[in-house]
Amino acid sequence: MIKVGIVGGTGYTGVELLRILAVHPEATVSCITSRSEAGMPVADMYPNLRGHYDLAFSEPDLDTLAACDLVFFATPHGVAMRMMPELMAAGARVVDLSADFRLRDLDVWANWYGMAHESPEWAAKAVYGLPEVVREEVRDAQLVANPGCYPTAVQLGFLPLLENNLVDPSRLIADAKSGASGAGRQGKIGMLHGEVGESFKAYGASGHRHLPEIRQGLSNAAGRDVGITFVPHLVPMVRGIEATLYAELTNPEDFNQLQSLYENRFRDEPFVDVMPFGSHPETRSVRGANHCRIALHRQENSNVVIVSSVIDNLVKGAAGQAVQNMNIMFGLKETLGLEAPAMLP
Ligand SMILES: NC(=O)C1=CN([C@@H]2O[C@H](COP(=O)(O)OP(=O)(O)OC[C@H]3O[C@@H](n4cnc5c(N)ncnc54)[C@H](OP(=O)(O)O)[C@@H]3O)[C@@H](O)[C@H]2O)C=CC1
Ligand SMILES: CC(=O)N[C@@H](CCC(=O)OP(=O)(O)O)C(=O)O
Repeated sequence: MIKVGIVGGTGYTGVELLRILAVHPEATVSCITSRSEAGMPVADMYPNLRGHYDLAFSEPDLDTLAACDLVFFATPHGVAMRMMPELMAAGARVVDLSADFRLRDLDVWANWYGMAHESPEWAAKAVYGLPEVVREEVRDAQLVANPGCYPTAVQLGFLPLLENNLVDPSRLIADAKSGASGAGRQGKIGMLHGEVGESFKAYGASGHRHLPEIRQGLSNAAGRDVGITFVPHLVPMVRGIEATLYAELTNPEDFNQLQSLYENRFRDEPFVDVMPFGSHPETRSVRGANHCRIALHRQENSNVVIVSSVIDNLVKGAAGQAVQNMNIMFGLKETLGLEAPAMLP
């Protein structure tokens, strides 16, 4: 049994980790932290977990966390990087759901996150854990930076085009929409039902912190710098991300092989489903599941490939992908605890 610790257990990604791990056959949660709810039984706060956990939230304690086989950080940016040097020195293995270790260039990181990085040594050693790209590196990693939600949907959708050098890499577009759970559980006026319901807006159009993360991943895939316009939107639903992606084919004849290219690229990927050409994947088809569904489109007389990519931001975009990474790190079957299909409706 893998002994798991979770730092930041009262947030949406923390409780999603608890939900997934409650039925994981090879992992048991031995410690879950919250400073504001220390002493409160987990099942009192989250009745969906009654009967699954006897644990109570506790204050974060380095020795207790270091005694775990794996620690998930489900904390806001800036928390994991401060605890990492000591935790790593104690030999712990970590999957960090925050953005602390996602970017290679720490000046870029400091610009977007508004603070200096406090653990450059571990930022250099962390593996950016998108399993569909770096599965082998994740296996031996001590520290995995779990990808962001939008970056997961966007990278999986674009990967085959860029890896095969089929599109103009300087003019990519990602038009992405997220449900409100993407903003976490802290009270913010902009996230009240009265503000989000019956409304739909773009935000961060002049720059969003996921832009450098997406650019980094896609540039690695293309083998050169890419140019991308990324605009996120907030939609009146709780879970889910849909990313509509646009790229111009260098050779229009390549259209004929795109569907089989995508199918072959993801054939052995348990969590990426390439739907028939012209399908419109729905966020509800991945709700609660660790899947990314992708479909390709072409409009008449156009060289533009349109890719629609959907994930659940809390699962493949966060806690599910984190458990997928844990499975890989511990040599378990990658799908363990993650087999459940989506909830419909
Ligand atoms: N929501 C989403 O869809 C996604 C979120 N993420 C990332 O995952 C991380 C967690 O997100 P989410 O669950 O939404 O966040 P929430 O804001 O909902 O929860 C944050 C958790 O962290 C704890 N926490 C806050 N500050 C500290 C601190 N200084 N030390 C220790 N614990 C702290 C909080 O508990 P307490 O204050 O009581 O200690 C709480 O349990 C974030 O970095 C987020 O960007 C990644 C992908 C998707
Ligand atoms: C709807 C909403 O607000 N979404 C969040 C992104 C989700 C998130 O938490 O970002 P990470 O994946 O980097 O952790 C945002 O735009 O900041």
